[in-house]
Amino acid sequence: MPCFHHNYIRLLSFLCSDGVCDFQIAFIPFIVAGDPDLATTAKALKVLDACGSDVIELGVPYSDPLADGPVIQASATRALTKGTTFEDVISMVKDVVPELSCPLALFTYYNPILKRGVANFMSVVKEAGVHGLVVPDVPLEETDILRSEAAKNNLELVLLTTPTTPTERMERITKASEGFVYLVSTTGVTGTRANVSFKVEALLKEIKQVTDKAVAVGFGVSTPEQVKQIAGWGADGVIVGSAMVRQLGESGSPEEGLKKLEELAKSLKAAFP
Ligand SMILES: O=P(O)(O)OC[C@@H](O)[C@@H](O)c1c[nH]c2ccccc12
Repeated sequence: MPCFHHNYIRLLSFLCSDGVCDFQIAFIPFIVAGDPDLATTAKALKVLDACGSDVIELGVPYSDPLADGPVIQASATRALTKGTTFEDVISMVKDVVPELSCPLALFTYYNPILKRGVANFMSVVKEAGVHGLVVPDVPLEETDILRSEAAKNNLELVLLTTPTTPTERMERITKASEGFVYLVSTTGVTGTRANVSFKVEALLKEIKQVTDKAVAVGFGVSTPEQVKQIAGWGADGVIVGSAMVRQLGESGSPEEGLKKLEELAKSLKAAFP
């Protein structure tokens, strides 16, 4: 059964074929770097790791986050207002990665990569101890350079498929995706939703017919009940973003934010089989 593994192996090797897995379904929280500030982000990464995260997705704040709903947009804006730069994020990551037991996937829009040059970006990110990358705004056809430069640095590029992705394209995405396949549960932007679309069950079946890579479901997940439901549908991982970001970034103080983040992470983790 596919599963994620520890950070001394690269992200793809999460799919442990040796059967030595210490859990079945991966808990993958997402937070935005620099909200409320980078020192708190470093603490939050440690909190999430201690709460049993299997991978942490760390977002680089960006001014034009077109796939994001209001919670993550506001979080990125707070981080940018604080003056958080890509370089600051990387140096924080470099410091904190040695203290984490779970791998880190960096989430970024394509523009900051292009700006730095793909090859340079990849080596900087690898240097910092990052294991994988999620870049939501690059169509499959344009991932060639990204994928080859990522591969040179042993970084795994996670690709996304959505409910409106045609089957043939979805197959190509699963072939090219590394680490895991990100199944976006719904059309539209990120943000918590009252219900997870029932279509996810059928989508998971469809994807699993063409790949044995791990499939993680994200978008709209915020409650233990939703985690259980998605796990019951056969997902290999569940990604929770906006709900985490809200706890951490919309609290009265960094300390309170960290406490609320921990409470949510614990309650979600407990819902995993
Ligand atoms: O916030 P949500 O609805 O829980 O969704 C996951 C998510 O936050 C994270 O994976 C993500 C944040 N921004 C994105 C943009 C595109 C795809 C994925 C993302």
